[in-house]
Amino acid sequence: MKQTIVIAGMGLIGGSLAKSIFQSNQHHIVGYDVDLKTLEYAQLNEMIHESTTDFTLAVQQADFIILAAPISETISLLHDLDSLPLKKDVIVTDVASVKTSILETANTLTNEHITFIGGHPMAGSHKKGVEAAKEHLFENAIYVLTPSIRSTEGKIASLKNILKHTNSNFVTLNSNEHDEMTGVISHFPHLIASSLVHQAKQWGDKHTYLPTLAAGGFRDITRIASSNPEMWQDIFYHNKFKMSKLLKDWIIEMSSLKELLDTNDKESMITYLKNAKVYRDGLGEKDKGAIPSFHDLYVDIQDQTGALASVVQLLASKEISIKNIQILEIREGITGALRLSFPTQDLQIQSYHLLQNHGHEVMVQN
Ligand SMILES: NC(=O)C1=CN([C@@H]2O[C@H](COP(=O)(O)OP(=O)(O)OC[C@H]3O[C@@H](n4cnc5c(N)ncnc54)[C@H](O)[C@@H]3O)[C@@H](O)[C@H]2O)C=CC1
Ligand SMILES: O=C(O)C(=O)Cc1ccc(O)cc1
Repeated sequence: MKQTIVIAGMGLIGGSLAKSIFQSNQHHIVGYDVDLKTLEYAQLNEMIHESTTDFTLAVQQADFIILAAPISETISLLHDLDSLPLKKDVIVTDVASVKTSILETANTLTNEHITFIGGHPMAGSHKKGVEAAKEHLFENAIYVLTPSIRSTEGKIASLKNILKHTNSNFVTLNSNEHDEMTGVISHFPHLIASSLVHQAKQWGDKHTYLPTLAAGGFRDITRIASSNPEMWQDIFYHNKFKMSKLLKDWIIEMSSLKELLDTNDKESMITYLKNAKVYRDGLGEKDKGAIPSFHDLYVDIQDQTGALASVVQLLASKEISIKNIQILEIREGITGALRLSFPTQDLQIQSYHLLQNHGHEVMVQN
């Protein structure tokens, strides 16, 4: 018999998980949401087998429950679950971007039927809602698992067996290290991106032509400021202590940068920029630590019909599999770049020569 998975919160993340699990045809998926239109959309688009707005009813038949609501709502749902008369054992997971407050709640649950294992798929979008859900959203992404005091190896393996349909790469962390790292590489950059946009907006009052000048660099660094404000407020709130510490350190660093500028300290400024470049360039270098790696190539392309297709076709003709493709920046008539990620260094090198021999400008990361 198929196992039943209840997904509570059928928005961008819940919907994307539903799509990737649904296509495996191995599980029965029940969608739960407070928004009826969301459930209608999910059912109409074959993302779930059943839908309900009754949480108590939904969870009675569940083998797995994936809580994919906003963080504060996820905590309420965990409390609700604890007091429900569950009839069988259930593995409960979540997708929240901050883990400490979730794990603190999960570790206080007393309902013996519940085993909680925290989860965080590290991929997303600036969009929200079920309409933005994508089957392949988590492919090749890191999927962090944060076990609770009740988690066992066996239960973690069962959960991975459900989540394997996302084709993501699992990494296990404790909630504190998760929140510290995501604070640095996801949450805090978001705050800074929004502040840069505010700065530009203020200067835009003086120079009305300023938005037209906003070039690739500004667009790259502020892209994430276009994301869902309610979600990011919730993330900042739940990770506020780590965010506040990062902001304190940042202010100190900005003061020393101001000093470098004001004193015309050329050598120190070059060293500062160089050190940042070396670390940033090395971020593509993988096979270090727990995070699985890919091997990247950058290919210059013109913004013309077929440029992307010709690169992909060339690689496909040699049966070279690409793990990921990202279009970095294209403006009309100007060269843009494709980032191609390969699963092995051999394929990366083979592709490098193939593309170069066919006249493409190719660059290897670092
Ligand atoms: N958006 C992103 O890029 C990522 C988000 N996350 C996490 O995923 C979670 C969901 O985010 P999104 O899917 O982006 O948001 P979303 O706004 O697209 O979807 C949230 C869904 O939850 C529903 N909902 C709200 N309260 C509910 C409740 N009490 N019970 C049931 N459903 C409820 C909403 O109606 C909506 O359909 C958040 O906890 C977020 O931290 C994790 C990784 C990436
Ligand atoms: O900030 C980012 O890196 C994103 O672009 C998408 C994202 C948003 C929230 C998450 O919890 C994980 C990934």
